[in-house]
Amino acid sequence: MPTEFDTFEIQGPVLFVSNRHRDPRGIFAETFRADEFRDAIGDVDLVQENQSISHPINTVRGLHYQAEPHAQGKLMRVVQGAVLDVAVDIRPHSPTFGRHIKIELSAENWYQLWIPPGFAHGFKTLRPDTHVIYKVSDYYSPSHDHGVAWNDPDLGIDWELYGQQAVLSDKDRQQPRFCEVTPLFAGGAIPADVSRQHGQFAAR
Ligand SMILES: Cc1cn([C@H]2C[C@H](O)[C@@H](COP(=O)(O)OP(=O)(O)O[C@H]3O[C@H](C)C(=O)[C@H](O)[C@H]3O)O2)c(=O)[nH]c1=O
Repeated sequence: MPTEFDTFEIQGPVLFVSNRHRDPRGIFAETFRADEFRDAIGDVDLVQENQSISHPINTVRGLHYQAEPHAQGKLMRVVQGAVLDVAVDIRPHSPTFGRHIKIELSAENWYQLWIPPGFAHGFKTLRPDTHVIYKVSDYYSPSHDHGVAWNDPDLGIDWELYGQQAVLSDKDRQQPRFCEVTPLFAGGAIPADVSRQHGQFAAR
């Protein structure tokens, strides 16, 4: 498990760096230990692990979050290739509401990024055939799975595309603007009872 960790100016996310043991065969690292994770993050159970493989460079997945009561914390790492990982603070009462962190996670740097519940998350691949593996603190719940437009100008995220096209899912091409969903956050935790009609959010 990582032996060092660092925090960001936005309270919540934590960067872990695995302690690597090198020898002529290669590298060994403990990439996760529940005791060290608990010491750094607190009493959080990681109940599901996901893997996504993105073939094209400039694949953008996000920005996604699960609504309460199934909001997910995510422990992200890249085992092949590299991503620009982005987490947007959508905690209604946070002083950094709407602001984001951005960091490169790669098979080379062995970084792991903990993103607590209350963030919309996404990444852009920096290499072809990038493999991302991540543990989450609640199970996938399709009815609580929501998104925000990755390129919403109000969020001001520089995805460093330099004029190239992002490769997106149909779902991510039509995510709502941040301003469309923020009124739903204003009342506190992200409501679970929103439904998306034609790309718009309307409380049921
Ligand atoms: C997230 C998830 C998805 N699925 C199914 C649903 C679809 O049939 C298929 C692809 O799902 P989606 O297009 O939502 O996958 P991504 O675009 O990679 O979304 C994920 O990537 C961004 C970066 C995130 O932060 C979230 O973890 C997650 O939303 O996998 C599951 O069966 N279980 C799951 O936990």
